[in-house]
Amino acid sequence: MGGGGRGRSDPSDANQGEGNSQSGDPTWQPFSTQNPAFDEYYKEQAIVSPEEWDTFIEYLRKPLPAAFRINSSSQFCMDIKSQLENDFMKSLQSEFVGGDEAEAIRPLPWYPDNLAWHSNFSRMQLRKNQALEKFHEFLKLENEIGNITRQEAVSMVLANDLDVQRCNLLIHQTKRMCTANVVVTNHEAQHFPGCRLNKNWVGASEVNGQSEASPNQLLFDRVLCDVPCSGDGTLRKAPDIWRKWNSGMGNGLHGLQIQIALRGLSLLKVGGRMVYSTCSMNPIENEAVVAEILRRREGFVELVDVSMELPQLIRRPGLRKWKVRDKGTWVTSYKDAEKSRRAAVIPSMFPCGRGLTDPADENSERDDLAGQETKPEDDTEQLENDAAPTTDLEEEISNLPLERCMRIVPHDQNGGAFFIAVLRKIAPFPAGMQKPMSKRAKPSSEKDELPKEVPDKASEHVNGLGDKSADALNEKVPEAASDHTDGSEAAVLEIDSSNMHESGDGSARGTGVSGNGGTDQMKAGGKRKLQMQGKWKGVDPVVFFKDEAVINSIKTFYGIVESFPLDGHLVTRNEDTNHVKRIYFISKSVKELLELNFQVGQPLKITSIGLKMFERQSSIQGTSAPCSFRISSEGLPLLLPYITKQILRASLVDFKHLLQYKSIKFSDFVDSEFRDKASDLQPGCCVIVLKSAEEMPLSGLDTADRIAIGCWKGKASLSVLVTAIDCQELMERLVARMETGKDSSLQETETTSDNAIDEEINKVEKPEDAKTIEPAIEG
Ligand SMILES: C[S@@+](CC[C@H](N)C(=O)[O-])C[C@H]1O[C@@H](n2cnc3c(N)ncnc32)[C@H](O)[C@@H]1O
Repeated sequence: MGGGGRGRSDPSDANQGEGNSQSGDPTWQPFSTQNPAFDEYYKEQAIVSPEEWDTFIEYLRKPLPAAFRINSSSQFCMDIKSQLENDFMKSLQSEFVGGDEAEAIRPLPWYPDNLAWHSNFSRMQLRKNQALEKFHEFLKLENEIGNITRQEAVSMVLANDLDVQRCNLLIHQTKRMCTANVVVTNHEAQHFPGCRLNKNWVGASEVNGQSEASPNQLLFDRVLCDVPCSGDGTLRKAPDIWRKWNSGMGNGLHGLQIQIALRGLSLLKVGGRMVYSTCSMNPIENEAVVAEILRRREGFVELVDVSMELPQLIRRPGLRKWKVRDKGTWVTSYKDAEKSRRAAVIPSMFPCGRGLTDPADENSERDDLAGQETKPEDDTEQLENDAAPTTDLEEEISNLPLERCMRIVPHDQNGGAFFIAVLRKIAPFPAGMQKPMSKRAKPSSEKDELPKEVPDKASEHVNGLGDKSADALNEKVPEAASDHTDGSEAAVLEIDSSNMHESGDGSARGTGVSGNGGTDQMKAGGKRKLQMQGKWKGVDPVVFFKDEAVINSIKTFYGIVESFPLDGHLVTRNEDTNHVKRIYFISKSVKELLELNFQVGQPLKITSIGLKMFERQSSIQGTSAPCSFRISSEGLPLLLPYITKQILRASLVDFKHLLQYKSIKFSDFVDSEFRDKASDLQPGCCVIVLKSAEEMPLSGLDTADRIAIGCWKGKASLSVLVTAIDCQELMERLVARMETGKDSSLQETETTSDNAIDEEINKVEKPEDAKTIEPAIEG
């Protein structure tokens, strides 16, 4: 139904891709969802059987249904699941004419605990069909709050990213998890720093006489290489790829994909697993890459058979034979490639990975490819046998167990296409294999593999590559940062406001220059800025926050119990402790990583670390409070069980009024005991917890009981320190719990005087800007 009227929604209505609708523009032309080169390529590669071809193409042309995942760390996880199971599943069914699909929405069978959902409505249908409005509003709000993540069903995974904006997105997503155990970095994955300590180094903990071993190398238990790819598995949500697609896109990325995968394996612990994944269907970006890394790391790495895992996820085995398309012709073997094309078509693209006759040449080609020392190949004899060029086009078949890879195509479960291989490191790599490729050496993907005729148009749409160089991306950071210097909570740019340039008064940006400076002064400011930024352009270095006076004032003010490890776990971006605006809490393992990073000269470009826990109260009135740091909304869930002062329980009616009106005079609270306790709090930040059925001690709060908000205690009133949207969400959840009778105490505490107090409260002046979390603090 794409059109906007009320009516039942049939997925087959929207047979043009997502984004493929008119939206009132008379000049608009639908995207073509055809590309003869695409058809020819994939028919020949036989990624689906000939009988399946029509279904495959039919699904590729349909818009992608919306899928989303419930954030298991959300305090409302169970409420949301129950709303989906008991409310939306039924109400949406009456709006749905399903074609092949029986259900309007359903939990993904392969994902645990009904936490991931598939809807049979495309994003366009959700936007346009009024009957779906309630569900659409629900998805939008819960996504914004962070209770759900709208995501393609096949991509529920995390990684480092070269693109700063993608890093921002990662930070936004991970922030919702409220964990102190996350670091986001911004590196070319193929050059990701190893952070290896000199063998003779004596760890800090040993110097301190502690027995704990410090890590002396950055190695991971699990690595995910979700690599840049041609992205033709996302055709359903990005139909413009139909027009841009050509076989050179995959060929051009093959070399970089190998480099990234090899680097990932170097950073993996022995026994650890690495997932190599793409959202492309192309064997050159998939099986050919996996085959090459197995050849290069033979004896050190194995391909894991995961065919028994997630049995409800419909998938098909990886291919063992495929062909290479170059300049409009099929090449079945490297030796058949035209001589002039041997820079663009390389041996690793073919199933057997064989080069020409001379093993020395072969090895030098491979060295170039990944810039790493290679294991000597043991196929000399075979290579010599292959010396004579063949005239007939013999098919190459890989002898590697590539059927252990998994390929998902769109009609498997009405989703996108994806490729996954799981690799296990079985032995440590010799020293030569550990090094990342030298940055000075021209990457092989530029030097060797990128076919010259790959049109600009093609590289534009390479998933995650585009035409952005690292420097170009880095240049954008300060610009984005300046958008969010006001402390607002616009989440997507969190990285920019909080992690870049914690340089106190902002003058380093040249924004606060006054007096006799003019242009020269600004230039000088600019210079100073570069010096202050440390080695990574646009990102201030992370430093441990060790100011004992400040830490003690925080501990004392909030009565934080000693068992909560603040000491040594706090970091900032500003060495000048007087101007620190935000203090982040880091977990033990992140702390170890950071210590290692310092030991090895800070090679990591860290764009986000840990959990924002404290923020300097910036308003003038705020500085008169005994503690100049408030607890951030993100940090509150973690800290809550450890706070013993400045914390009060409010009845439902008072809690609701706070959410509703944002600022309440003490005299207007319904509960007289709460009124007295609130006015007795010290001025400054405080925490208000909703009273629950069982009056547990605050230190015993569990996740389900953590309905708490940060507030500001002023002279005569309490004001919330929560965004308007979070207030709205909390209100709605509380109302829903009351309606379903899930929490009986909520109904009991509701008083008959509610209407009366509402009238009273309406007289209270409401804060002007409900969007900001800076409170309307009175003096
Ligand atoms: C398929 S996407 C990964 C998406 C990721 N799993 C997520 O959920 O955000 C590939 C990503 O690789 C990034 N990229 C491109 N070239 C890179 C490189 N050389 N090193 C690291 N990341 C790179 C792109 O910016 C893009 O976000």
